[in-house]
Amino acid sequence: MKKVRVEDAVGMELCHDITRIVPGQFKGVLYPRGHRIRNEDIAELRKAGKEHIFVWEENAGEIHEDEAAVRIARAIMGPNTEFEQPREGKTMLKSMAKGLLRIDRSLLKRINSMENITIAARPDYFIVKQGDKLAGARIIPLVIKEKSILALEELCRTEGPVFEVKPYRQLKAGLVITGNEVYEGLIEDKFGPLLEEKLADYEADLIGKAYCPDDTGLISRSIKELLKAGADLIILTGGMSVDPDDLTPVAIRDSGAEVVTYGTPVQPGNMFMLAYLGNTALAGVPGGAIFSRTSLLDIVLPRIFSGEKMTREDFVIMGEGGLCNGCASCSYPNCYFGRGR
Ligand SMILES: Nc1nc2c(c(=O)[nH]1)N[C@H]1C(S)=C(S)[C@@H](COP(=O)(O)OP(=O)(O)OC[C@H]3O[C@@H](n4cnc5c(N)ncnc54)[C@H](O)[C@@H]3O)O[C@H]1N2
Ligand code: MOO
Repeated sequence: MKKVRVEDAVGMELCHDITRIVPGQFKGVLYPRGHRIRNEDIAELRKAGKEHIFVWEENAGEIHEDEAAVRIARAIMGPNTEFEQPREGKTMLKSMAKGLLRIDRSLLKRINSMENITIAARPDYFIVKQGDKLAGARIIPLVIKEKSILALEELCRTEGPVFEVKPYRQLKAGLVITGNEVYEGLIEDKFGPLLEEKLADYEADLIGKAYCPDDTGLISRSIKELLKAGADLIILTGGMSVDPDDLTPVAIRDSGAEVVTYGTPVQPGNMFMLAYLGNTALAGVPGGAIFSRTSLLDIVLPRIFSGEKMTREDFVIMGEGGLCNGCASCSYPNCYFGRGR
């Protein structure tokens, strides 16, 4: 690498993208890598704070930031991810599907511990759409020893990838809305429409919706019917807390399902129950979910639809970040809710 004053650099080629930042207005490439400097560029470069530029000189065993960023992206990317060509030395990994981002967090930590290599990512379990950013990879200097990149590539070959998007599967879902007050028409059902809207977002196949009074036998019968119809997911609402008429957890247990958790360190969602009967997930959703736009259900549904089998540990670690802030304008998943680890 040779350092040359900008005034003396006319006719020479830039060996990296030059960035201009105007606060509140612009951040991007002023001149791209490969641009041949003209007389009229000198003033612009000076305005961007550049007194000198680097002119590329090949050094054995070193590689350029753009090439390094591409090689890092190739090494860390897994199923349903792609990357964009580098800009300003950075490659951006993007999602090719709607689904759940999964990260090998210990591998990411090991890579970020390597000198001069950085990967900034969205958090594990982040809900993404096709085209969403997942992670930006870049080296810190303009060049890096190729052996560092070779070490990273070897690590990912044996233990990678770091990033994967698990697309939502099309599941058969059934609803069991419990509560005498709803069954007898004393109040209008608010759970059914809310859940139908949420399930539509996952393109679920809604195979049945039953209304049940507070009667364990009738709730159990509805569960059996939905199982017989091939439900992958059964959502039961209401009757999840401490009143004598709260019978939904009993009916879920009576079905023979294995309970993963009853009670979670998440609010709203404290009285939530998750159980599995074979591969069918049974979710008991407490009344709080009809009041709050976002609740534990919005953390659990993406995991179920992406094929994750949840464990008690998954819920136990949700306590930190488990208290929804109840913002007037909800920006979930762009917040801390559900990020416990
Ligand atoms: N003393 C305690 N009180 C409460 C506890 C507790 O642990 N100790 N837990 C609280 C939590 S957390 C929740 S959430 C709520 C509700 O739990 P449930 O699932 O048992 O809800 P219900 O009692 O069945 O109903 C509560 C409320 O919501 C209305 N509701 C229910 N389903 C529907 C529906 N489909 N459409 C419209 N409205 C519905 C119901 O009529 C009640 O007004 O308990 C806390 N309290
Ligand atoms: O189970 Mo409740 O949903 O925490 O409000």
